[in-house]
Amino acid sequence: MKKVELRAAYKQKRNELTNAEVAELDQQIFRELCAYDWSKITYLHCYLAIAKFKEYDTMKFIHWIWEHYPHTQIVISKSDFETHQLKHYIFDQDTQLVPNAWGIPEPVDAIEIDTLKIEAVLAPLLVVDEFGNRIGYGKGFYDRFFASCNFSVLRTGISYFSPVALIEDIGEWDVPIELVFTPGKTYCF
Ligand SMILES: Nc1nc2c(c(=O)[nH]1)N(C=O)[C@@H](CNc1ccc(C(=O)N[C@@H](CCC(=O)O)C(=O)O)cc1)CN2
Ligand SMILES: Nc1ncnc2c1ncn2[C@@H]1O[C@H](COP(=O)(O)OP(=O)(O)OP(=O)(O)O)[C@@H](O)[C@H]1O
Repeated sequence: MKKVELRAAYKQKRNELTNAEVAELDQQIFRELCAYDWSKITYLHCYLAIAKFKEYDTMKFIHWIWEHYPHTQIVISKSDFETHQLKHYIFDQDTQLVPNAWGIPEPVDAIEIDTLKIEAVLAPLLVVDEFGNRIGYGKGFYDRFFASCNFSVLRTGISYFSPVALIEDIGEWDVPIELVFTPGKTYCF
């Protein structure tokens, strides 16, 4: 299938999940995230969920990282919807968050950090294919972000759904992810 069809289908699938299903799937994803060995990562970039889109909420996992990997710094972003670029900031227990116009929580008065310092990224996505190609909301924020990262960055993502066989219309700008955490299973591409 093509990106537009998959984007529409998986937005709908996610919207149709009941609160009870989301609660169960969230627990399973959390278990997968906690089973991964993050010990070598000092700067871990995490998205913060857009609640109205029913994205997996990373906040419980971020608190878990603060507790279990105290040397790890969580990095979050502010989005520029004119250039479709992200700027990155340290997120700690004192950081104040305010939702932007698209409902994405963003830091206030945080310390900006260089993209090249980021060692691992946990990206939002709707679905991936069996090659790790991801579908997001179609503005290319994460493709631009990955293109500007250190070559050794670990690209991961979270999805409520198993990978589809193939996204037919991959662009030359698309940067695949290496790992996806899904309920009950972590896929490595
Ligand atoms: N939590 C989170 N942060 C993220 C992303 C994401 O997918 N999730 N992005 C990943 O790249 C970027 C933001 N991308 C976005 C792209 C479009 C819309 C949006 O609201 N689009 C339409 C409505 C679409 C719909 O209703 O389904 C709009 O502009 O009205 C929001 C965020 C950067 N930060
Ligand atoms: N590195 C880049 N430089 C310039 N333009 C880019 C780059 N990466 C992506 N784009 C543009 O952004 C758009 C991204 O479309 P695509 O459908 O791949 O987005 P997506 O991966 O679903 O979105 P997101 O990354 O925001 O979740 C394309 O039109 C593409 O031309």
